[in-house]
Amino acid sequence: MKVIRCEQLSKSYGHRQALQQVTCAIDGQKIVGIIGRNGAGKSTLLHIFSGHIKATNGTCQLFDQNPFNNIRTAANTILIDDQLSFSNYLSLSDILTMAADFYPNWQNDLAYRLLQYAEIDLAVKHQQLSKGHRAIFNVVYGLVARCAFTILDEPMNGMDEAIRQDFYRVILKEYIAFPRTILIASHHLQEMETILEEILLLHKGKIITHATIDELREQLISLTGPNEEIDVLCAYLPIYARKTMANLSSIIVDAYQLKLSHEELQARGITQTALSVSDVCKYLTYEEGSDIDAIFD
Ligand SMILES: Nc1ncnc2c1ncn2[C@@H]1O[C@H](COP(=O)(O)OP(=O)(O)OP(=O)(O)O)[C@@H](O)[C@H]1O
Repeated sequence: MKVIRCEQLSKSYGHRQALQQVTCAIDGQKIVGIIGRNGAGKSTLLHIFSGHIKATNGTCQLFDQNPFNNIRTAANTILIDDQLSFSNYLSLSDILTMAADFYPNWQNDLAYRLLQYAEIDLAVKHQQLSKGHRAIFNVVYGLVARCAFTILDEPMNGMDEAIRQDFYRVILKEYIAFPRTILIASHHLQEMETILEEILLLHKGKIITHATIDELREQLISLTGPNEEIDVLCAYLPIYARKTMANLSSIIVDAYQLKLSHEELQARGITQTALSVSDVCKYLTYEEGSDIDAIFD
């Protein structure tokens, strides 16, 4: 099933280019992480996907239609972010009742059970909730609506660590109960990696990579060994980062371009270490001079 397709998508805010010629496709029911550093363009891309804003150039198709101001795609889409707001005349319980009339797949019992678990008082107004409770309410709202295209933009912001762990499980369980396409933009990649199938990595408005979690995990590798041996590798391999301490250096390289076997590396006194998916994303968006320690040197 084609869900989202975009080609040569660009978005400018005045002179600021938030997205530059983004081409990507997401098909089928899966949970995809939208990852990137601050200002990478994640929210902008998600707002274009949801039809809330219009691209400056390029095309975007959601379920084969342009989502911008499109009532048909909007009926199958929900975007949850920290800007979500409701009338101050409504209690949380009123909001749930109204949503049940609006979303055909709405799961009211589940909403009540999850909010009770989080000890959220349904008599209060949305604006009266603490930051963490508001985030919980929003995620619950976004999940129990069971829209075919569900977008969660920084859904866990403000939640404490224990409840974040709970809600990653909630997302996964809800996905299993009612498979759909879920996009999650987050800076907490390490904690949510286990529920993701794919990652779309953005950097400065461009897509750096779109790959499965397993492909990403294998993409980069860390090598540590004597300076002179590492220098030899640096001469022919693109290096993502290098740290030297006394006569030992560590480098991050593309695992697919490293033509040496484990035994050959060992013979040169070089050890290899796998990286976490989160570290791979960090190094793929690493830039020369972006070492915080350099500020203090
Ligand atoms: N309404 C706006 N007006 C002007 N510039 C904007 C607007 N929204 C976003 N931008 C700019 O577009 C760029 C991308 O912003 P965006 O919010 O999409 O990034 P992000 O990856 O979601 O960032 P973060 O992780 O910090 O939330 C940034 O440079 C931002 O300043």
